[in-house]
Amino acid sequence: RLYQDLKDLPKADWDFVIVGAGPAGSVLAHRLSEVKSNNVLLIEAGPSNENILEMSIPFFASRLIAATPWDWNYTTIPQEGLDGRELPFPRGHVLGGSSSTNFMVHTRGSSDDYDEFARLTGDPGWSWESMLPYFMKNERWSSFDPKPELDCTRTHNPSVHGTKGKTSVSQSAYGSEVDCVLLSTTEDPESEFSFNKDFNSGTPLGLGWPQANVGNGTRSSAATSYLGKDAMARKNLHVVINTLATRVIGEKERDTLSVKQVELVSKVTGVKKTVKASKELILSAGSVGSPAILLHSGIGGKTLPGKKLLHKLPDVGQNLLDHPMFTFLWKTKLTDTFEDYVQNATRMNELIGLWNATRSGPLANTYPNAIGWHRLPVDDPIFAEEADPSSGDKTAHLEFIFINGNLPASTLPDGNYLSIVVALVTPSSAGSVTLASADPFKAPLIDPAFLTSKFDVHAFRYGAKLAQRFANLTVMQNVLLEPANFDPNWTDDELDAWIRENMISVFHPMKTCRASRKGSKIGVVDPDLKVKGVKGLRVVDASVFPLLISAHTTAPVYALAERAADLIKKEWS
Ligand SMILES: Cc1cc2nc3c(=O)[nH]c(=O)nc-3n(C[C@H](O)[C@H](O)[C@H](O)COP(=O)(O)OP(=O)(O)OC[C@H]3O[C@@H](n4cnc5c(N)ncnc54)[C@H](O)[C@@H]3O)c2cc1C
Repeated sequence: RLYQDLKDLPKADWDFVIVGAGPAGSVLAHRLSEVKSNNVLLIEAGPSNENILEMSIPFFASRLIAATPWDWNYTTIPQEGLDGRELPFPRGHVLGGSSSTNFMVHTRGSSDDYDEFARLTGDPGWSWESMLPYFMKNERWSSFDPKPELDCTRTHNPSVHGTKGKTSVSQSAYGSEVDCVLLSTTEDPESEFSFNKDFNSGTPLGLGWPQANVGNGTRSSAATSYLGKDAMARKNLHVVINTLATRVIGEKERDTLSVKQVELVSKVTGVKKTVKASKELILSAGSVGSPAILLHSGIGGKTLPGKKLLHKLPDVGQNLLDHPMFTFLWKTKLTDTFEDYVQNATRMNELIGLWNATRSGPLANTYPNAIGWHRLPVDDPIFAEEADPSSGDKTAHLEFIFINGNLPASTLPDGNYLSIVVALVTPSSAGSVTLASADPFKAPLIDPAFLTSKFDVHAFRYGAKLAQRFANLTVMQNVLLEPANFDPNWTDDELDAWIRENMISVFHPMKTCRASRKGSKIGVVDPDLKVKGVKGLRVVDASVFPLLISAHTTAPVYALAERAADLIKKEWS
């Protein structure tokens, strides 16, 4: 059942209370309520995802993040590495969390990422081999029906994909001329990307076809899948929206803090209530929300003046890692780019009509046309000065997203464009989430500390040059005109300065409640995701990853939550 307001909740006592209805919280609510005797309450600060066209049409994802009611509308603190710039730091504030507002790119990272997760926590259950079944459990692979004349044989490896899960995964159904051009670069001996049939097989390096959380031409989010009609019809699952969890309430029993309650405030009526979880309270409020709730509860390193520290865990909110990115644009001779409809209102209305009628056409696609994953060479001079931050040889340092148009939609003259987004997926600059005020309605201080390490500056410069070498390949030169937002003749210093001025976040924060080995003094949660030294409280979301996964982070969170649900079910069976 869905409640619009906290005052309508029928009772205050539940077996499991989950805070945050993003990918993690929605998986837990779905799986824990599969057991009929479990009474489950899921709490979400944001509104419903229903009847929002932009949340259903994949191509409109970029309309969801700037100053909307479906986003927390955070900004970072001034970034030292970016000449003091403050950056938007969107996080979904709606049923489904950021999976209702994100760009739907479906990637898992490398097998080394998960083997490193297992090593850092001493729990082989987080290894790639153990996690692959959970990635597959999450997925419902959907077929596609591309325009035959434009299809240069989309590929994937069916043996690593699930077909019975909740989240739809598909490859773009609508082909563009540039697709085949991009893929054919892998046949050029000069290319630094070899062809990768399926970069979600644990070995992502190379260039291949993107996969997306899209089914039947429509966004598949945690709200449309795990909180779909089947789950919402269950008598033992209750979901309350428009409700902020302000703090967990615990009692000290010798060295252990026992947590059973959470304080809630309605964002509609201001009604305040405390609800009880007799089995477990689980925070799934994301990499900003979960550490903020812990800090407001007096669980962390230090408190704000006048506030009591209930339980010392200095790592709460620390170690924030996020992927930075920038976009290089070229003018292109191709004519079927986004600009065909973004710059033409009549054509756009036709395409909205087509999507409404048949869930097809270019609006049924997300943005990437191809994705490449690349490692810096082993003899790169940076490794003489800085340790390699990646989890192993299979892990990419850089991601290249090739897009058939001007994604940032920055003010450029009319025309057709190709974007190459360069993302650093193994940054070594780490920051924090801390409290600005004791008022839980005030935004926390978010500091990703972008580009504050030598490695990050170097790797980005390397990525910028590699993107230009890619554009110089013969097949690319056949379709590209001149660069549109950068100068290939810049010196390294000029290039670095442009990157500082133009980079943004890819919105993939992790590690602010990192997991560590049982008994370890560092970290926030044990390998089973229980908060260290606290009874009755787990954190299950992007914040618990002990490293930043070298990929877009939704699929990793879904898989993590699927395993966490099994751990919790087993403990209470
Ligand atoms: C704009 C954008 C684009 C992205 N693009 C991609 C992409 O293309 N592919 C990809 O794989 N990943 C992408 N991501 C990242 C991905 O969406 C996240 O990694 C993932 O959603 C994290 O899941 P989560 O459950 O940890 O947290 P979230 O999805 O952030 O969910 C947390 C939920 O908790 C709620 N909450 C927070 N605090 C409270 C509180 N105090 N009380 C009650 N509720 C609370 C929030 O409102 C939210 O609904 C993108 C993210 C954004 C923001």
